[in-house]
Amino acid sequence: MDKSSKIYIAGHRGLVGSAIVENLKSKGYINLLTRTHKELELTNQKAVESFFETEKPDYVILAAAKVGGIVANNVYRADFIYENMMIQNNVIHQSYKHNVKKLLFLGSTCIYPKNAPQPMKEEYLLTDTLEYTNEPYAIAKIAGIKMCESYNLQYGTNFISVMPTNLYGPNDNFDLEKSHVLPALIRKIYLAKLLNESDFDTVKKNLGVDTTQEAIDYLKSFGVSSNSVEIWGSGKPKREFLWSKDMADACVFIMENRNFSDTFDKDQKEIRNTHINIGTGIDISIKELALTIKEIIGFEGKLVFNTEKPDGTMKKLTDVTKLNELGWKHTVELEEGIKKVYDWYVTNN
Ligand SMILES: NC(=O)C1=CN([C@@H]2O[C@H](COP(=O)(O)OP(=O)(O)OC[C@H]3O[C@@H](n4cnc5c(N)ncnc54)[C@H](OP(=O)(O)O)[C@@H]3O)[C@@H](O)[C@H]2O)C=CC1
Ligand SMILES: C[C@H]1O[C@H](OP(=O)(O)OP(=O)(O)OC[C@H]2O[C@@H](n3cnc4c(=O)[nH]c(N)nc43)[C@H](O)[C@@H]2O)[C@@H](O)[C@@H](O)C1=O
Repeated sequence: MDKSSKIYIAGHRGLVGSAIVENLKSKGYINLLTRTHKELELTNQKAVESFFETEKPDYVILAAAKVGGIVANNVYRADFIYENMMIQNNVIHQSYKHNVKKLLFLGSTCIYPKNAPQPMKEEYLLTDTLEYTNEPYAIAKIAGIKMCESYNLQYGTNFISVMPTNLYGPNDNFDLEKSHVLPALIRKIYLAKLLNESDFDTVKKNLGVDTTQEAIDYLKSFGVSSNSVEIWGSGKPKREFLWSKDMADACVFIMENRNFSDTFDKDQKEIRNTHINIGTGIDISIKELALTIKEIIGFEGKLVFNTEKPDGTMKKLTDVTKLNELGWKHTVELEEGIKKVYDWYVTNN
């Protein structure tokens, strides 16, 4: 990529997209193309076609998707499969039609089987049954990988897929129902601490409600009170977390250094599993995560585990050998990242 190449970052206001824009700017890329969801509905085939026809980007980073935590994935199953398939079909196909030089597709490590051997290597894709709670989302992401591979093989495009582990950082979604575990626990534990300190004005402002009773009732429905916080599931599942700015750096590194033709052996007859895992290779249980967040925030109440809520996959640790061998490694460890994102959250809410 030249510094003046026209690079379209789809989803530039999201957790990952915003970090990618910042990373590209810091490296001197000056011709970044962005559209908000309101300006360009990526599920709309005609709108996406007309955008590519007019703008003709040189490179595309596809960080727009319907994204959410375990409960959102499990409840809004149709939306997750439909919107993700439509977004990626439209963007990948128009990138082919308009001669985009390279595209980066962002998948997720939930593409791997529920009981995959650990750590999970790229070649474990499609070897067994998926985790039920996010099966529709995972199927959409698998279709995206296969779409990139198929266009590359049939049409000679240069579309690369990366499979990130669970991500966190500034501009994340902190919704108590729909978000991922790390932002949800930061917000729940922070609000419990404020309740404990009787700082009701900050609680009301955070929740956008008028009365203290409304705030208390609302938080109670999520198991948050002045002396306890509900954690979904048993606390036993393990997750691996990557700082969003490290994720962005890995994406730009791959855009700068990797082509589809580097991802398979020339003598290979059946070309598959060309995607690349992105993670730290380190995981932690949800209980340990909650205790770390509690310690950082300084909340002294109890953690209550609600086993009526799903655990999801018990373990999904990525094997990052491929990525490390390319010369990239994460830089921000979890505790440091939690402190940064907690500071960001308090400053911005
Ligand atoms: N967060 C995580 O832990 C993980 C994320 N990923 C993947 O990384 C990528 C980025 O995720 P993340 O940054 O967390 O997601 P976010 O939800 O933070 O951001 C998604 C972005 O996509 C845009 N968007 C969503 N739907 C549409 C649509 N129909 N048309 C146009 N724009 C749309 C949103 O635009 P707007 O802001 O304007 O509404 C938003 O900017 C996704 O592919 C996701 O699947 C993979 C593994 C883990
Ligand atoms: C990135 C990944 O994200 C999703 O998968 P997930 O890793 O299971 O997602 P999660 O972050 O929501 O939960 C992780 C664990 O944490 C537990 N947990 C405790 N307490 C809260 C809580 O308060 N909120 C949430 N969300 N989870 C909680 C929760 O019960 C689970 O055991 C995929 O659907 C898919 O989108 C995907 O690819």
